[in-house]
Amino acid sequence: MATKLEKQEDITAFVDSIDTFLLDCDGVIWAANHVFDGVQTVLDLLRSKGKRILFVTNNSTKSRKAYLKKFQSLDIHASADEIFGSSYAAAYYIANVLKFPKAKKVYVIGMAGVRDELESEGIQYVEPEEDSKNLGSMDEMATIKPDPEIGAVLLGFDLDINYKKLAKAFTYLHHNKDCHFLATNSDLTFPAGGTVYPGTGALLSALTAPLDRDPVILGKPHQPMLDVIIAKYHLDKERTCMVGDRLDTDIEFGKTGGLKTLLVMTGVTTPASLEASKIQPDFYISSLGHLKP
Ligand SMILES: O=C(O)[C@H](O)[C@H](O)COP(=O)(O)O
Ligand SMILES: [Mg+2]
Repeated sequence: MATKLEKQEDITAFVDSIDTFLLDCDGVIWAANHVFDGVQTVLDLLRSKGKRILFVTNNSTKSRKAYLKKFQSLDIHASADEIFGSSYAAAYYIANVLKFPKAKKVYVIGMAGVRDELESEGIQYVEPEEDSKNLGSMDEMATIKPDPEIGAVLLGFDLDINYKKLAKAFTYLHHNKDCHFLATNSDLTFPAGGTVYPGTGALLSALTAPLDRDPVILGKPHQPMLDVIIAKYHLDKERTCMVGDRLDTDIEFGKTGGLKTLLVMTGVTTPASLEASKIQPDFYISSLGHLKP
């Protein structure tokens, strides 16, 4: 069972035992553009005690550059190389692991974050405005055909997801087993406005349900992102803590990776879902704003 961090001496002892905090964003730092109470103060306090802070988010809607702007606009101190998003993880994987051929294109269901990161890795993708042309009826939909130019389908969060995009992605994957099937993350819910909405995993299920194949998922709880972070910063896993609001992504990510784990209750996990879950963090706390050493 997880230990609740409540008493001042327990919080201080916990903070003293950690050198690096990997912080999830949605549900930990903010919900949309609302920063949770006390977060800026705690981050400044942790930095003043010499702690390293890295932001590790499954939210693919922004590139690292766009996240940096968001942090600045919300008065949260951050630098570009402290930000690891699933859009960057996906672009990095396509470029460096798949060694994606220059002549091929990625078919993207997703937002600017994914496209910007693909661009920074020199990967070609299908422009979104090419998508909906002449697809107003089912007869026109039947003009969607397999396309040998498409070497991968990448799905991330997309506010403008629609049947036409799904039909294209499905067609490329269904008819060409060599076309890579990738997703930035698989969170089933997305926290905002004090409640949750369908997340990227919910959108992904519209493809996985009719297809007989599974995607490679780049974000938490999958380990490639952690491998990159550990290698880049030479982190001591024993003194690194993953802080998140979600058990099946953040906490699972930290536990699989051999890190300490801290759950906050400002996102998708409720006291009842924590009690019912097989995945238990080492510690939990009501909010990051309460982690004042
Ligand atoms: O559906 C999603 O993509 C996720 O709910 C969301 O964006 C996760 O972001 P994180 O909590 O990892 O910052
Ligand atoms: Mg979260």
